Amino acid sequence: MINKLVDKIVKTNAPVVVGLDPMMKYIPEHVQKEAFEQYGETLEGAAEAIWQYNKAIIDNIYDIVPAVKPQIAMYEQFGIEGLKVFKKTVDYCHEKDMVVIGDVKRGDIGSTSEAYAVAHLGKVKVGSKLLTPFDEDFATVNPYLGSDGINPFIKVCNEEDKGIFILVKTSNPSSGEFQDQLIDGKPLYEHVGAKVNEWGRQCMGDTYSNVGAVVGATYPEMGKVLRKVMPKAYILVPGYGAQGGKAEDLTAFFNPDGLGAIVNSSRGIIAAYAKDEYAKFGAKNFGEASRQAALDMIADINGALGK
Ligand SMILES: O=C(O)c1cc(=O)[nH]c(=O)n1[C@@H]1O[C@H](COP(=O)(O)O)[C@@H](O)[C@H]1O
Repeated sequence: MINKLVDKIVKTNAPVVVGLDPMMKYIPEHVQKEAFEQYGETLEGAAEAIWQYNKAIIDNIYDIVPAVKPQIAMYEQFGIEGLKVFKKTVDYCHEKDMVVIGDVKRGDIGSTSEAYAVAHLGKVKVGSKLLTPFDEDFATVNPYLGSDGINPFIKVCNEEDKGIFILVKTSNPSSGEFQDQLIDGKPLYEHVGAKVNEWGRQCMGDTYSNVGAVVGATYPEMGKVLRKVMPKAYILVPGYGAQGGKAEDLTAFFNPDGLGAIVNSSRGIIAAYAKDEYAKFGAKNFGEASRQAALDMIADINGALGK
């Protein structure tokens, strides 16, 4: 799947992923109102609002952006109805030929990780049949449990041509509490990066591995080191925009081939209409505002990369 992702990034000339994190407070009033008129102020109503919001955004970006990253928590908070819309979103993005990174941050003991891997990337056995549950192309994975938690994902990735992004150095302010702890003179995130490099060899695409890494845009110095520690890993870089990451900080995450990283923005794109910069679109045209914000982000990053 990394081959498809790289191919789409090259074709669109956009090392960018749009995070589909549909928080209710960002869904325009008129979308919420229509959904509630139909389904009431219920979990179904919330799910319908999320669906209409996502669909308009996807329709406006699918031809300029290679990938989306739906964050499952934003759906899960609405229970089963939310999860149904998560799946509907994954399927709709596939119809539009977008790569889908399921931001599910899973990882557990081996047998449990196997079930997570099957749920999000693989097929589940039901009687004599093999059925496809969520069907994302990539999933984000937490490495805290070590190889036992990762190996089942690698197995499914190899069977199904899928991929994972392993948390290495996260973008949040307290990520250093554990991740920066020195072990044998090196921070923990470097040890994890070295393991990502090792795990990645078991799951190679043509140039890059199907085992990628997550490194926050908010820590560019660490990104520079990690880029060298795991040269074949694609780096998913969240933290641009709303969390303060700037385009000029992002060059450290790319390889000399101009590839190797894909930068995420969620709120910065999906809630663009609420920003002064894009206010001229108005809440009714939130999808068009998202398209413009995505175009601006692509130009900003390509500008910093000298492309
Ligand atoms: O795995 C992630 O995507 C992730 C890792 C990380 O270190 N930091 C981080 O912000 N994320 C996710 O990236 C998205 C960032 O959203 P915005 O800050 O709105 O662009 C959210 O879905 C986070 O859950």
